[in-house]
Amino acid sequence: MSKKLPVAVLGATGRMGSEAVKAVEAAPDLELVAALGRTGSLQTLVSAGAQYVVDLTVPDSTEANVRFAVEHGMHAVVGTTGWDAGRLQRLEELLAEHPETGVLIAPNFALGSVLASAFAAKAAPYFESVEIVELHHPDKVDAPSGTAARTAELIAAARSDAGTGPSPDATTTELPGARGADVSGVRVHSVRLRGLVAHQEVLLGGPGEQLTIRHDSYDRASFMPGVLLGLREVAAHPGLTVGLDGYLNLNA
Ligand SMILES: NC(=O)C1=CN([C@@H]2O[C@H](COP(=O)(O)OP(=O)(O)OC[C@H]3O[C@@H](n4cnc5c(N)ncnc54)[C@H](O)[C@@H]3O)[C@@H](O)[C@H]2O)C=CC1
Ligand SMILES: O=C(O)C1=N[C@H](C(=O)O)C[C@H](O)C1
Repeated sequence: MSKKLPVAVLGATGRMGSEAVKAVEAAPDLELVAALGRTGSLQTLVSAGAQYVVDLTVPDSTEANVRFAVEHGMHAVVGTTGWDAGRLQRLEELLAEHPETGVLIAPNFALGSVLASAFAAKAAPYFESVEIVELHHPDKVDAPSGTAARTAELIAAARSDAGTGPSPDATTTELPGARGADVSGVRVHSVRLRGLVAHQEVLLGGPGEQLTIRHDSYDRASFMPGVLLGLREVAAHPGLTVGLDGYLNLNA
């Protein structure tokens, strides 16, 4: 059997990180060499011989974590949110100095979610109106979700390419926030509710009809096949990949 891939998990005591630790430990081709919580030193990654890093931490720390990994020649699979255009630009510049290193920024590791976002982008040019409702557990620190932001961007790009106009909206009087956040021209509404894990609906409306594309993660186990796929693929994709769809052949 070929050598196991040496993997470190950052955010290892968190909701996602603890699942990822179990998934890596259970994978026959991966070896967990480090599992760091908030207080662990990143130097541990070097001394442990990690060549692959999974980042499941917080928006405030993810950029520094990934920068450390890339500067030390480690591939990174990143599920943490907060990767805005400025951060992605800085990461691309860093990766240009490390052309053999791969980084996957995956707003959502669940295969069903990746497919739902792709289906929504495919459908979006055919409908007058489109809005997104994302629903999550109330311990989530960011809104809107990274998945919703990414879905909105894919939808906006598809509508722009097709020459579709903006969604109609006659609102002139609004309590701030009532119409949600504007992400690239797409309205995104965030619900935080005890009992939920991670859910999203894309609502597409045309004269006399509605198409709803909904995805539900009921358990964080739903994200683990994507984390493992990311680890197995990231070295074969040097540079920056945004979205697990970059490793899937969705147009076949
Ligand atoms: N891409 C995907 O499929 C998914 C992404 N997420 C994202 O992953 C991130 C983590 O989510 P949860 O696990 O629910 O949050 P969480 O709050 O349960 O876990 C975050 C963990 O990171 C730790 N931490 C904070 N700073 C750190 C640092 N500098 N180094 C190492 N660890 C540090 C915290 O102590 C905490 O244990 C969020 O941004 C969330 O949106 C969550 C679920 C799925
Ligand atoms: O915080 C979460 O839980 C999740 N975060 C990611 C996001 O913001 O899209 C992925 C998933 O929705 C769960």
